[in-house]
Amino acid sequence: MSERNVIRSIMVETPSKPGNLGRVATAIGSVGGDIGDIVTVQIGPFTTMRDITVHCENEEQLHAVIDAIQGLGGGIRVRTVSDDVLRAHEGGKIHMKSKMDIRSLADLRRVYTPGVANVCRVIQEEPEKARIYTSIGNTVAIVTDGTAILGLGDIGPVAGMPVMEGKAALFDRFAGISGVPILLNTKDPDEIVRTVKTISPGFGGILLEDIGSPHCFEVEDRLKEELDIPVMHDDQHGTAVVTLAAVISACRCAGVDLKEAVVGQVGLGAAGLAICRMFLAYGVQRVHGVDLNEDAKKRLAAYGGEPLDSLEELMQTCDIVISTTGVPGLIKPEMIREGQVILALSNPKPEIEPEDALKAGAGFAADGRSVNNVLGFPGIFRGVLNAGAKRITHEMLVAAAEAIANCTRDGELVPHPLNPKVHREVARAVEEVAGHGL
Ligand SMILES: NC(=O)c1ccc[n+]([C@@H]2O[C@H](COP(=O)([O-])OP(=O)(O)OC[C@H]3O[C@@H](n4cnc5c(N)ncnc54)[C@H](O)[C@@H]3O)[C@@H](O)[C@H]2O)c1
Ligand SMILES: O=C(O)C[C@H](O)C(=O)O
Ligand SMILES: [Mg+2]
Repeated sequence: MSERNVIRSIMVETPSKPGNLGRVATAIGSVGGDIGDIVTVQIGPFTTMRDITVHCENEEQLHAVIDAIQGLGGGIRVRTVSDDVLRAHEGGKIHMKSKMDIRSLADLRRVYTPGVANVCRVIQEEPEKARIYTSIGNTVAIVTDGTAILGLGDIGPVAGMPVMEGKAALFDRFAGISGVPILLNTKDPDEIVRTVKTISPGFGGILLEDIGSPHCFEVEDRLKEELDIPVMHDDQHGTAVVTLAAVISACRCAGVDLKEAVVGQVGLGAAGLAICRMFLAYGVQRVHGVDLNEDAKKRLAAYGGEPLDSLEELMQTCDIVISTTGVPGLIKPEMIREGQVILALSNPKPEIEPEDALKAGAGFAADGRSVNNVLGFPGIFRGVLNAGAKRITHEMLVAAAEAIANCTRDGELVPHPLNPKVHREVARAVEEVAGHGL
């Protein structure tokens, strides 16, 4: 099924007689609308109100759905149309909460003054006890400068906040970690590094998110060097881990030796270059790449990859093609070779829809909704925080990728992110490798 990014709640009033809901459903389906949840809001003696969630491919289809319902007549009416996703974001998605109940004066004295002063002294005397007596060891800063928010580009840190809150929600849900969004009003690498270092005492780790290339490379390298807590740029290494996992699964399924396969990367920015580096370090012999930017191609060459001149040449040459350009529809069906693995990972829209790639002959195809770094970053940080590790190493990332691949069912490329096992297994694998290094 093609992508349905327009999701709306349509409040429909019908006369309270059997058969009317069926007529509404048929009208929606007749113009291609896809029905999600149906909630009956009110049943009266004469009329019934239902909130129907409808998924559409575009705004035109949404208008056609509304017209089709209105056109039914016989007292059937559209009352309101609202944007469910926008509504779900009202007030934001996250909230800092106290773990302690404060009901009595004794509680107050324990949580706050004067009791808290002694805890401060304990930490002053033995700073490592902050790991025991504060939340620092379980808190990760989610830092962005807003320069590469998904594939939307440089839209600024405040417009990127819904993504950062989303990452915080995922940290909580999948790893029990408190993620705190930090929005930086600067794109200057020196200032980013200085600011992150200045706030770092309050955090057990730093997740860099949606920071554009090439400055993301310098920012991450310097922070890793200068801080003694784990730092990871999610769009680089979280993505590389999940991509490697998907490709391991595809190769297992097809009985192909990954190290002998020819890999092609379209877009050599934050995600793309890290994916190439991951494959090269994993032992893949031939890794090609294309980018509009010559410097990006030079960076690939410096890591041992082979830049090519055009997308067409890459599509002709490679068995496995991964794209992270942020350009929807860049890969045309006629470019696909029979049996190719196509991972079109740009969000919110891929370079080619997986079903179009499969129709055009791809052996395996997926987009950035399923092959997504949500499968990696929560468990990776859980693992390093559990181990008290100061760095995230290549060996830990490979262990995470293999753990994800081992949780994948036959015939699929990656596990479902709602499967709690995958986050547990990633954390376990990373903690084990981290433990060896301590
Ligand atoms: N699925 C996931 O988990 C995941 C993770 C990270 C990033 N992404 C997606 O990848 C995309 C890129 O993210 P990023 O952080 O690497 O951004 P980025 O800006 O660092 O990199 C994008 C690169 O693509 C290149 N590019 C643009 N148009 C091109 C074209 N027509 N042909 C070749 N190269 C082209 C740019 O020159 C740049 O080097 C975004 O859409 C993002 O949503 C997905
Ligand atoms: O946020 C996502 O869905 C994945 C990734 O971090 C991206 O930037 O696209
Ligand atoms: Mg991102």
